[in-house]
Amino acid sequence: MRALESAAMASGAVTGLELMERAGAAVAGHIRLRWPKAGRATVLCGPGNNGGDGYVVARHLHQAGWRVRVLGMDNTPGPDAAEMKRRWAEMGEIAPLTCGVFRAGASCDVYVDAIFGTGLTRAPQGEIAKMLAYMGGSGGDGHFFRERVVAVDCPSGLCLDSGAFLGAPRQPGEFVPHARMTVAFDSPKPGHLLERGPEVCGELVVADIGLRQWRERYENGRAVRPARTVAVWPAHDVADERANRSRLSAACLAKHAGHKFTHGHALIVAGGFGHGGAARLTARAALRTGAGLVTLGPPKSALIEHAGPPDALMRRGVDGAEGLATLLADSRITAVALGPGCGVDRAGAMLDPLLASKRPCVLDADALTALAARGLEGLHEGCVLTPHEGEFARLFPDLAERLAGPRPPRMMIVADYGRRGAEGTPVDNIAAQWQALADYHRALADQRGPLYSKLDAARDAAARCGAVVLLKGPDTVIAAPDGQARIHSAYYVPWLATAGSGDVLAGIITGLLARGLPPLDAAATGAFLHAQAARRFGPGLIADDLPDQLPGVFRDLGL
Ligand SMILES: NC(=O)C1=CN([C@@H]2O[C@H](COP(=O)(O)OP(=O)(O)OC[C@H]3O[C@@H](n4cnc5c(N)ncnc54)[C@H](OP(=O)(O)O)[C@@H]3O)[C@@H](O)[C@H]2O)[C@@H](O)CC1
Ligand SMILES: [K+]
Repeated sequence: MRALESAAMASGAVTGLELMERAGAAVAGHIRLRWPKAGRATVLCGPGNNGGDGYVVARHLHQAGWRVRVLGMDNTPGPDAAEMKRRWAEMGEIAPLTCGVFRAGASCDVYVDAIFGTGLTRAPQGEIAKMLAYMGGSGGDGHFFRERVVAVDCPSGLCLDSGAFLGAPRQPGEFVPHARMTVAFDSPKPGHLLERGPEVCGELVVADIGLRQWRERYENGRAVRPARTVAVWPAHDVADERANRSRLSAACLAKHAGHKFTHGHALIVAGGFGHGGAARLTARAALRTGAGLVTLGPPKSALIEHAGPPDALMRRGVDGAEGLATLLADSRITAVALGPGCGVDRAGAMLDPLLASKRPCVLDADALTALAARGLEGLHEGCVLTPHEGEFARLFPDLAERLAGPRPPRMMIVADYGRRGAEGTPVDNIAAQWQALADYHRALADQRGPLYSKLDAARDAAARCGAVVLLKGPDTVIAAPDGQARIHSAYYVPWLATAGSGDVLAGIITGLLARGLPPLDAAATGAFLHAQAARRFGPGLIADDLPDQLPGVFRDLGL
């Protein structure tokens, strides 16, 4: 974002002051759209340019007839924010930005949070921290504020690189501000989509402040993009159905010509008798994704389990590593899924022949558990690993640890009144426990931004193992070994979290790989199609419903 702003300003086409005016005007405009009747607003302005936007919002609301109260800081902001502050000061007062002053004010229709935006460097402290916690519900009024807070760029304290709050535990529970609406500028940032971002931002509005032509220049030239923001654009891509449509139509157009082998042959390795359901879901999804042929490969002894529909599915017994190696000698098999319902031992035995074949493949579920035990050797650029959080922690324990941040100590207070004070008694234990708790809180308070993010973790994992890593969750991150990454947010499709949903995702990606999509595109487009299928079905979804939604999803995309 900073690089875009600098490029725009260096071109002479726009000044920082104009960008700030557009940003503040956009926020005020969105407030007036949702609260058409002029009411009462409190605007909280921080020390930097986010605060500068706040002074612009105050001015615009005042001019529209709102009764506006501004709380600001007694500091010398940068020139643009200083000018906006001066312009506001000609219209109204600026009260000190403290929790006491904030609480003393009359209740308002809207509270504009313009304290910190992208420039947050450390955990909020003192009065500001108290005020943010109060807005987050520490005073018992959390719901009141959730309905009324409008955040400028983000709720203050949110790290826009990671979606975590600086100074708060990474899991929900602490009092952090939640907005009803967040107005971001130009593009969503990773922190709007990751971790707590979607939960605390409320409705996310991305306002156009006239930077598009500079963004587009960056989109096609990876080399000139600053490394830490690379993910933003592909993330935006994935959120953008048009981008997916063009990618998919390229793949699907091939359907107009050729025979079934032109569209690839996917092999889904299945597990022993009684465990075939997961692999059948995977196979069905690969078929619906348009792979020309799909073969399900259980051990011969379990073939009978798969006698039912779909009839389009081929079955072939695959016994052990040799069985797989023999089958993969057929070069017409263009992609393989290993893991769903496979059993850890069987998946472990299959890993070597599969990786040696260099076939594009999806490694999921039991294959990931086997991989964690075996080691990452032999993975290649055609592999897509699809771990959930727990599997990721088994594969990359150090990255998962870093992502989790400071962990609260386990507290176990032992009351032993009889021996209290004697050496080595639980009294020492209590003191040590309190010390551990104090250390934990200090570690949180000392946090510096940007925090290590899910995006960083997926990228580091992909670079380390040399394969595409799709780290599942409501915020799915897909990263390739060369650093390209995409974010797919399915926060608004909570019913996707259901048994077997991951098996279907593995099948969709395998189908796309079989059809020849590069692994990163197959994984990212797969995540998108998976969520679209769930969105189309709605609540009440079970994994079996997902593959049958795919034709409708393709139709909706105009394919
Ligand atoms: N650039 C543009 O063209 C446009 C930018 N726009 C807007 O600018 C925003 C970014 O502005 P920004 O870079 O000034 O950062 P911002 O979020 O206001 O905060 C930084 C200030 O807070 C301070 N600070 C940090 N942490 C702190 C803490 N814990 N406790 C206390 N202080 C702390 C930090 O000081 P320092 O770290 O140097 O001590 C610095 O003074 C962006 O989100 C968008 O709203 C729009 O107008 C569109 C055009
Ligand atoms: K803010």
